Amino acid sequence: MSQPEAFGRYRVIRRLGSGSFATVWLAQDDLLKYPVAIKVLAENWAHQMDIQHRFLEEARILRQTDSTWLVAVHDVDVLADGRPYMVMTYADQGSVADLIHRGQLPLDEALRLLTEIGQGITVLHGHGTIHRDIKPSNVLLQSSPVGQRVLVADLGFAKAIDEASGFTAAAGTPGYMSPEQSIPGGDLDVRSDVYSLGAVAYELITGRPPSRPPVKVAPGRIRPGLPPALDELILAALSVDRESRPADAKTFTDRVRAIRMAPHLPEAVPWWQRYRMPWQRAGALTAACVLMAAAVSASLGAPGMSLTSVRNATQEIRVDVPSVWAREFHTDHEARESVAEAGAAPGLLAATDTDEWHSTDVPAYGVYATVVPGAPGLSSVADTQPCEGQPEERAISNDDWEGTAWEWRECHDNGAFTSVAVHPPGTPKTVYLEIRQPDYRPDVVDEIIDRVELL
Ligand SMILES: Nc1ncnc2c1ncn2[C@@H]1O[C@H](COP(=O)(O)OP(=O)(O)OP(=O)(O)O)[C@@H](O)[C@H]1O
Repeated sequence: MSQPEAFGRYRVIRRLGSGSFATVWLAQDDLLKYPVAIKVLAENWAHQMDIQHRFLEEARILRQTDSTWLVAVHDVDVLADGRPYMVMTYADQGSVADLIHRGQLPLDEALRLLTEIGQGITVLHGHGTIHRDIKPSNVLLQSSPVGQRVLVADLGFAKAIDEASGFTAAAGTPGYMSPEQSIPGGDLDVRSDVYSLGAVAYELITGRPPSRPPVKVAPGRIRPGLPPALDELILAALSVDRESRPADAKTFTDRVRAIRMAPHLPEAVPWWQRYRMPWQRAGALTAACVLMAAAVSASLGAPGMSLTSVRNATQEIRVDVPSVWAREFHTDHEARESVAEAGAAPGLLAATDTDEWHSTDVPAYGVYATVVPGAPGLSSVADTQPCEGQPEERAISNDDWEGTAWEWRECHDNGAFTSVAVHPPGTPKTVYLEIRQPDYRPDVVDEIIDRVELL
């Protein structure tokens, strides 16, 4: 196929590859000075209405879900010859399939990728869509100035959950698709994707896809020393009987996350690095316009643990957050209800998962900071009830701050939660902080408090 010069305002650079229905090109948006990937429906399919409909449906789902974990579609258009095309985020680091072919992944890295893929599929399920073709080559990788992120792609077979319960044509990729997907007319639900997640998990961990169902060889037999819970989870996801699989992508992903966070993960990296996000999301980059975020070299809690300094102009506060947790930023995150009632303005949040920050049922690690004007009683500012049980109360007193910390060493099995209310001696301004960490480390809490600055 000859290389076109441009699609609309996008100047074509080179062909990235072709699939069964489309060719994907790398192009440059000269206006925004940014590379994009452009997927153009193949000529022989362009006039088939059902294929054209499916192509546009893929673009619509990706546009509507607009998720960090899924390839984003920025635009669609139609060429003069009737071929539709979609303009997507360019994934410049190949696919998870390429990564697997390069050699065995460290277990923690495999579980990180799996968690992120699971989060992408969870978004799709929340949107009412079944992917139906999850496999390593459909999970792309994009670099950012600070690392790499997963983008679930290729929704060419995706189907609305409502429609999938009726007659469904056989579709998917052998080795990754669930047994029910290979039966024409089989009715599908989100558990078909759970099967494929199990197959991707198997390959990420062992380097090879599972056998045809029923899968009998546990990943731990190929890669000895895996946590038994991981073997159990993957074999459960690959069950022929879908009743035995985790109920949906979220259930599967939560279990992967719990395994990854368990204290004795083989080949474990230090506790604070286990949550290392080797990239920061696009959101973090956007937020950089509003926040001054800079890496600070410091040995906090553990040698080599670096900090990211975040500053919120409106809140007039600066906080240093372990870089491993400073994955997403918000400058105006609503305070917890009881804290807002005490007069706290929306605050600064830098965490692994900002959406789930207020839910202590979900693991999220990072720091929340806000300011309460005046000098209200400290216990009325702090949230002293986010977790079950009585917190340990301890006084904070140093040259810059005095106040109290309320600490739960284990909050709903999701790590430690610390609620802090402090003020600079003699100043009628209270700083309220929440610090969530995977393990209880009072030294890390103290360092974070020490480094807070009112600007
Ligand atoms: N957003 C993107 N950024 C970079 N490369 C991409 C992007 N989307 C697709 N590609 C690459 O383009 C090629 C074709 O992708 P496409 O989705 O059309 O088909 P496929 O997944 O390879 O095959 P099939 O659709 O038959 O399963 C693949 O090599 C894919 O990795």
